[in-house]
Amino acid sequence: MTTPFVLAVPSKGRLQEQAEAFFTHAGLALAKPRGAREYRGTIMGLDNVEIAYLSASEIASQLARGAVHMGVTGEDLVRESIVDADRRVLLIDSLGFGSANVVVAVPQAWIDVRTMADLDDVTSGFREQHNRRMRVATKYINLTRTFFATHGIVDYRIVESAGATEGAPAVGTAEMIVDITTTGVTLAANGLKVLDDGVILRSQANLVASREADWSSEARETGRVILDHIAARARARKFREVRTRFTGCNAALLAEAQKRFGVELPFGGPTSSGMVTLHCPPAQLYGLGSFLRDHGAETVSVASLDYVLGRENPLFARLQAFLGS
Ligand SMILES: Nc1ncnc2c1ncn2[C@@H]1O[C@H](COP(=O)(O)OP(=O)(O)OP(=O)(O)O)[C@@H](O)[C@H]1O
Ligand SMILES: O=P(O)(O)OC[C@H]1O[C@H](OP(=O)(O)OP(=O)(O)O)[C@H](O)[C@@H]1O
Ligand SMILES: [Mg+2]
Repeated sequence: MTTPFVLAVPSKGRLQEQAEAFFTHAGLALAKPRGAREYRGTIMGLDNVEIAYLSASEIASQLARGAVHMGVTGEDLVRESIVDADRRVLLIDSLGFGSANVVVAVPQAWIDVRTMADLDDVTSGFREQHNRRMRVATKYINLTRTFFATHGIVDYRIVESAGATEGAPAVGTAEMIVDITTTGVTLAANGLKVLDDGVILRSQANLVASREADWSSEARETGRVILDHIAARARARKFREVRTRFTGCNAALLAEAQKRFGVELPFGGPTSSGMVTLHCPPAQLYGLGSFLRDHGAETVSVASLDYVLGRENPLFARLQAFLGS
C-alpha cells in the first residue's frame, strides 16, 4: 500500500469546531472510525487519506518537518514556530475564522507611551535608570524579536510566558507583553493597552501545505481532489445565482452588468429568448436585480450556491507552483 496523504486538523481549542465545519461544508466529511477520542481519522469517500488530530501548535511544527502534507492552523503559530516559513510551507488560503492579532501591549498608566518610537525612548531610559533591561512577557519570542528589531528597539529582554501572559505586568514579572488578542477584553481587564503601531500580525486560520512532505504523484492527486472540493465551496460562497428571462436581455446589457456589479456569466448567454444565469457577489444583488427590472425583467430569482466546480482550481495551481514539478 502507498503511504497515506496526511491532513492535520485541530483536535481541540479555538480552531477545532470551525475547522471541522470548514471541511464538512466543502463536502469532505471527516470520520473517526474508532470514536471521539481517537486521534486518527479518515475522510468519507476518499481512500488513502489519514486525518491527524493535533493541537494547532503541533500542526505548525509537523508541517515544518513534513510529517503531514496539509493542515489547518493559525498564521501566528506558523510565523512564530517555523524559521523561513515562506520557503518551507505554503499558506494556501486563509479560512475566515480563528482571527486574532498578535500585539505589543503596555500598562494603560504609561500615558506618554503610544507608539513603538515612544517605547524605544522609555526602554533606553529604563535601562539607564534601573541598570537592567525592560522585560517583555510572551510566548511569541521570534515574532517579538523580529518586530522589535525592525523598530530599532534593543534595550529589552524576553521573559518566556506559557499562559496568563496579560497578568505579568501586574505581578511584576515583566513590564509589558506581546500576546494575542481578539476582543481586547483580557487586555482591558489587566489594565493594558495596545500601542498604535503595535500590531505585529493579523492572524487567522489558514490551510497550509508542507514542502517537506512526501509529495508522491498519488499524494499530489489526493491534494488536488481535496483542494478541488475546497475551491468549489469557496467559489460558491463568493456568489449567488441569479436567473431571469426577458427580451431586452442582450450582450450589451450583460456587459454593463459585469462592469457595474462584478457579475460573472458561468454559462455564457443570454439565449435567444433572453434567458440567462448570472453569478453575482452577495453585496451587489439588490443593485443587479433593480438594474435587470429597470431594463425589462419581470422576475429575477436569486438562489445560494453549494458548490461551483470550475475547470480551473486556483488553490491547486498555487500548490503546484510552490512544490515545482
Ligand atoms: N482569542 C484567541 N486567543 C488565543 N488564540 C486564538 C484566539 N483566537 C484565535 N486564536 C488562534 O487559535 C490558535 C491557538 O489555538 P489553541 O490555543 O487552541 O491551540 P494551541 O496553542 O495549539 O493549544 P494549547 O495552547 O492548548 O497548547 C492560534 O492560531 C490563535 O491565533
Ligand atoms: O482579546 P480576548 O478576546 O480577551 O482574547 C485573548 C485571550 O484569549 C487567549 O487566552 P485563552 O483563553 O485561550 O487561554 P490560554 O492563555 O490558555 O491560551 C489569549 O491567550 C488571550 O489571553
Ligand atoms: Mg492556547
